Amino acid sequence: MISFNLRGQNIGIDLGTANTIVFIAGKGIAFREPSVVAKNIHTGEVLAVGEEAFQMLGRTPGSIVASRPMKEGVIADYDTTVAMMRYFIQKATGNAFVKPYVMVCVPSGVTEVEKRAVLDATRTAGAKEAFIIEEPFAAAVGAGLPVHAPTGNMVVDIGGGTTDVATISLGGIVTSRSNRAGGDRMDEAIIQYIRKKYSLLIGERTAEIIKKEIGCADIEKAAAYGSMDIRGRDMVNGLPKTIEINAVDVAIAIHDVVESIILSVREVLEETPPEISADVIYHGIVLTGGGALLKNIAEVISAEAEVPVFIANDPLDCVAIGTGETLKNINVYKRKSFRQ
Ligand SMILES: Nc1ncnc2c1ncn2[C@@H]1O[C@H](COP(=O)(O)OP(=O)(O)OP(=O)(O)O)[C@@H](O)[C@H]1O
Repeated sequence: MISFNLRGQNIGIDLGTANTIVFIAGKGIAFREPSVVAKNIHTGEVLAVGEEAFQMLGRTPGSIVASRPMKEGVIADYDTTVAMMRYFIQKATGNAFVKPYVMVCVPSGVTEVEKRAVLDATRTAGAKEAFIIEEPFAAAVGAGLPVHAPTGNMVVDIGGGTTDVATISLGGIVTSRSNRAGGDRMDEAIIQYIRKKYSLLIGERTAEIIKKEIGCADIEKAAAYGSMDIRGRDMVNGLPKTIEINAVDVAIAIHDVVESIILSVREVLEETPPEISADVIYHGIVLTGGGALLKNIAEVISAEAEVPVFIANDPLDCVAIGTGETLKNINVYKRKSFRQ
């Protein structure tokens, strides 16, 4: 069985708050699906996982609940996470009886208890053995940074649940911060802002669409991104209503979250040994994760940190690609430090 695993049934899972990406060794990214599970609230039966469950978010009848079992990068609902991982592992192996070795990413700041929960959930979901890699390290590998070289690299991975900031050198993380300010906090901020300013209730999915379409990290530059029509429920009369929202409003709404991300970058830079800081000033910071696609985020971080900032190619895939690269050395991890 082990030799079978070594020939290609090693799986890397970027278990994200918003999306899960599954990487199969030797094949590459196999699929990506939203990290959502729909359950019958009376029986606990899992009705749908991934894309199918995502379509149900905010639209379920009383007997069904569609929810995200991961919050802020860690497991918020253990049993539902196990159900979700079982679905992903079986989809990857194509067979409920094959037990693969699984490498899973966690944010850099998680506690031992949170790590243990991820490992236990992965084994319970069908892994022969589970290993953990820290997200910013995987992101840096996936972004193509020379993580094993004796030179400082800095990566800022802005995900749904967390923003992970780290400097890396000689194959290890030197300084890091995991901030629970990411894309989800921006969505929540947009919901609150629109509720207060326009007395309109909108759902999480609408908020995310607004952020992706006209969200901008810089209030001064936001006017260039125009406006869009959004639909929600009028809080005054309870009826459906359409309003136009402009990009300046959205930039104001998410401003505090952007500031919090910048603060984490500054804190990590302040703690970084001078030789590595010098490398970062020279090579710049690389942004990964879906939040790297927020308009003007690279410019804003660059202006505040006084360091060049670049967006990785395929920022949404970096963590999964980096995890996949790590799978090539899974035999080393089986013997060494990443095994928990
Ligand atoms: N064009 C865009 N502009 C702004 N945000 C975006 C864009 N595209 C995706 N996002 C946001 O990126 C986040 C998802 O990124 P990613 O898939 O890297 O996170 P994750 O791995 O699920 O989360 P985490 O790493 O925190 O567990 C979501 O909040 C999503 O709304």
